Amino acid sequence: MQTFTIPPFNEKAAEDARNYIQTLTKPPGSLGQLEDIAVQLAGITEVRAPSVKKAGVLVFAADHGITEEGVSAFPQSITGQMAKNFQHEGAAVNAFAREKNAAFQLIDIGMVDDLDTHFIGISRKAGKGTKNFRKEAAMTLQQVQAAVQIGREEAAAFIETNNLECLITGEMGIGNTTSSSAVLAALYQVDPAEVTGAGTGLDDKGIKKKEMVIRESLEERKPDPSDIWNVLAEVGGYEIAGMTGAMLEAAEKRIPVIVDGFINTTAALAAVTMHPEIKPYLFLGHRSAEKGHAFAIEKLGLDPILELGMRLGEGTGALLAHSILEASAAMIKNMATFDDLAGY
Ligand SMILES: Cc1cc2ncn([C@H]3O[C@H](COP(=O)(O)O)[C@@H](O)[C@H]3O)c2cc1C
Ligand SMILES: O=C(O)c1cccnc1
Repeated sequence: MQTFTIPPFNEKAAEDARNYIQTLTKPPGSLGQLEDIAVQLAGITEVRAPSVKKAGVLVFAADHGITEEGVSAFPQSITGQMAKNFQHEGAAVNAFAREKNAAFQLIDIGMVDDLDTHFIGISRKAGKGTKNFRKEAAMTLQQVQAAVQIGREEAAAFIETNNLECLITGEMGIGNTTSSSAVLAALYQVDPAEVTGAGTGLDDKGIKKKEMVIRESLEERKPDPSDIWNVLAEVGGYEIAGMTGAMLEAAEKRIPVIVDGFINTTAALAAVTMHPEIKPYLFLGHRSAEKGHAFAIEKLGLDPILELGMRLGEGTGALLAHSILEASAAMIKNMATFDDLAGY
């Protein structure tokens, strides 16, 4: 089992930033959540006014055997097609990344299809799609460990190559909302109905069926709620484990992480379960419209930065929220203090 050494959040640097913000030329507290973000960034980076400009999105793509049970509004083959779309930089996350000058990388961590070798993207399969967890464990423990390790290594390389100051993980994998709901239901011992939603667009009948598939699978698989590795092996996904490893790696390097929607938050909860010390390194980019996200957000205990009715994944909501982190950093770096004002 991999262990990560996450350095302690620097409370003193955070306190210093909190006090400094009090001296800025505005009514105390008037920039709301932006002030809290700036304080958190100082504690993460140990710098009062850090730059977070250089952001990057690392998208992990993988397939899910559970799609055989008819739990997604889209067929499994869309994962591979969308991977090619990412390679041609035509997906929503690419459109936003280009606009914001953010770095982008795609990792095939467990797709059935292969990437096109002529374009961006790295092939590092820990398997060729998970097994159908209604019938057998999604992955072996070794495969989960491999996926976490791949996430860790690829995040380290991505951060270093692009000198990143902020990491966003994203995912693509038809069926991965079913896997995420199953992970949450298993980990927190709740009925799947509490954490299961429409995903890409199931109707009410489809959602009921999805809940039933998860319920029956959990009765069959019996993941051990006290063992996150076992939960991930039984009902998780390669891209979920990859994102978990990537988030933990960023925290090891004192790089802030912006968590995206439902699947991403599930990966973040897996990371927090493994290493609770990661928590202060995480920001929650947005509140997804996916039903189970409210439950996951409550478990994570973070305030979403944006609420735009989005339910896409890919890292899109987190990437948009990065602009708010930049605004927080600009506030503490560029604003005058009341002392400055006295000298004008
Ligand atoms: C064209 C397309 C692009 C996407 N980009 C992200 N997702 C999102 O939808 C999938 C999860 O939903 P479900 O569990 O219902 O299959 C994931 O791939 C997620 O990233 C997409 C889905 C589709 C169809
Ligand atoms: O919130 C998400 O990340 C999400 C929701 C539905 C489908 N895909 C992703």
